[in-house]
Amino acid sequence: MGSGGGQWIVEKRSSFRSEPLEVNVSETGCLSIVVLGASGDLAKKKTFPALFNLYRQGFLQSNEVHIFGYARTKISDDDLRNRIRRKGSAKSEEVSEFLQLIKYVSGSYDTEGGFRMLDKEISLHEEFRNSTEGSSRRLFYLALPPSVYPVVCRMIKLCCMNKSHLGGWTRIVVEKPFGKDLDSAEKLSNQIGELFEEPQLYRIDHYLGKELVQNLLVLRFANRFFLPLWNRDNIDNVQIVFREDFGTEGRGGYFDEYGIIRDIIQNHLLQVLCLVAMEKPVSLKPEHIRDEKVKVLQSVMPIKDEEVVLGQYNGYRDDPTVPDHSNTPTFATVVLRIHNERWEGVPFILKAGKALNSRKAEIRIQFKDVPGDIFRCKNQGRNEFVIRLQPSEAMYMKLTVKQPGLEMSTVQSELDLSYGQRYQQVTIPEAYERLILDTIRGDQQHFVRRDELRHGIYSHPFCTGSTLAS
Ligand SMILES: NC(=O)C1=CN([C@@H]2O[C@H](COP(=O)(O)OP(=O)(O)OC[C@H]3O[C@@H](n4cnc5c(N)ncnc54)[C@H](OP(=O)(O)O)[C@@H]3O)[C@@H](O)[C@H]2O)C=CC1
Ligand SMILES: O=C1O[C@H](COP(=O)(O)O)[C@@H](O)[C@H](O)[C@H]1O
Repeated sequence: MGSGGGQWIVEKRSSFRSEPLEVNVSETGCLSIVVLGASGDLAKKKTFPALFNLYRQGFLQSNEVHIFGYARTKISDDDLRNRIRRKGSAKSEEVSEFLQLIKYVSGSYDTEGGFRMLDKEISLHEEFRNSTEGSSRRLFYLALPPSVYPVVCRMIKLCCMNKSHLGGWTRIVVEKPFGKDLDSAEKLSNQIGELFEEPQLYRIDHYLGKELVQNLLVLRFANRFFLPLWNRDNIDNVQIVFREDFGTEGRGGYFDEYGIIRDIIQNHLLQVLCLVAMEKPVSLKPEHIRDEKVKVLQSVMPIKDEEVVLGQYNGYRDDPTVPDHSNTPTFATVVLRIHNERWEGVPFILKAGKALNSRKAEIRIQFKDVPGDIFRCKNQGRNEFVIRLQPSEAMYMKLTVKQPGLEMSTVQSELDLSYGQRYQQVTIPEAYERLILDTIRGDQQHFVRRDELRHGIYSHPFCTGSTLAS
């Protein structure tokens, strides 16, 4: 209930899934998904497999969806299908049916010809589906280097917008990196923002689609026992760690320009930090959640040089796409400090590295020592709550217990919730699968808002301190 003009009015409480932000949006009807940069690495490894998984689970219906690949490379529909086809467990009829939904259009990114052709193909599909009865939905996924985003967005706006006024929509998905520093990010945001409204833009950060990242708000705000502990009185430090056991793998050209801080820390790890540190949002509406994330980012202090460690793995410069004298870091540790009532004095240690000895992403919440240590068990280790994002999703709590037996001695043990054991029948969806579904449903909760991006870059040396001292 709320009061309006002296009168009480009754408002319906919002449902768990947030309402779409655009007006008159359609959730059904003809859907065209366009993957721009269809010949590339991301499209092959992530975008098309995610679309396939959505298809086989029934989220994309063959009687309403059509998928278009667009790029400059001159290949046929079948060439693209063969690139995408992967040997695996999926039933081959399902794969073949899915591949038949894909059409390839070749064209440049900066001239109208290719986009007019693309529009013609999409319109043909819409007419075939008789979409005027309902609406037509056009989703453009930019699996492209950010340098071409502005021109591609201009071409989409000029040539390929949804033409139905009956509740259809046009949405744009853009991949990170959203610029290189504050100026370039703002410039990019302005260029795209002049063409599309914020509710049409989906800045994807695939870490926001990972199961245990999505679980963070539930864990924190639906469990009584975390509420009183989650603060500077009890937590000593928070570590958010990303390790990969492989190097640049053919992406050296891209990576060398950006480095590990821009590739991983400024986006994936910073997003995780926001979810760990934010206050409880008013509701689960995307705007409420993103408002709280922005407040965290605004409270982050400028990073001190002495709290940054950079490194480069041996052999990085052997990659033929990496310049011989590159001083781009492939490893970084950065300490962030949040200047607010909850977190003053608690270091948030963000670590990321490529070509390390294992692949892991986890959040470690380390608690303070128990005051008055009557068991003299301090040396055995602190209480720690670990959320392992990958591989093998798990949460476990390290705690001190009595060593079973006649003696009164203590030992560290674990309360363990390993998803592989606990949820044996459940297949955890891929991050991209979930996020693409959100874009179709119009749910921006797990996407980066423009001001989040700005505050995530502003005043941090993510832009300047990103090369090793030569
Ligand atoms: N690959 C990955 O694992 C991840 C990628 N990303 C992001 O996704 C986006 C796409 O990445 P990825 O697929 O690896 O990139 P690619 O380098 O594979 O590029 C994708 C396609 O874009 C076209 N292209 C490449 N370079 C240029 C250029 N300079 N100008 C115009 N077109 C170009 C090429 O298609 P054609 O020549 O046929 O037109 C290419 O096939 C990037 O923003 C990247 O940062 C994000 C997370 C992970
Ligand atoms: O965005 C990126 O992420 C991948 C790591 O993703 P993950 O889901 O496998 O953890 C990283 O390899 C790549 O360099 C980076 O651009």
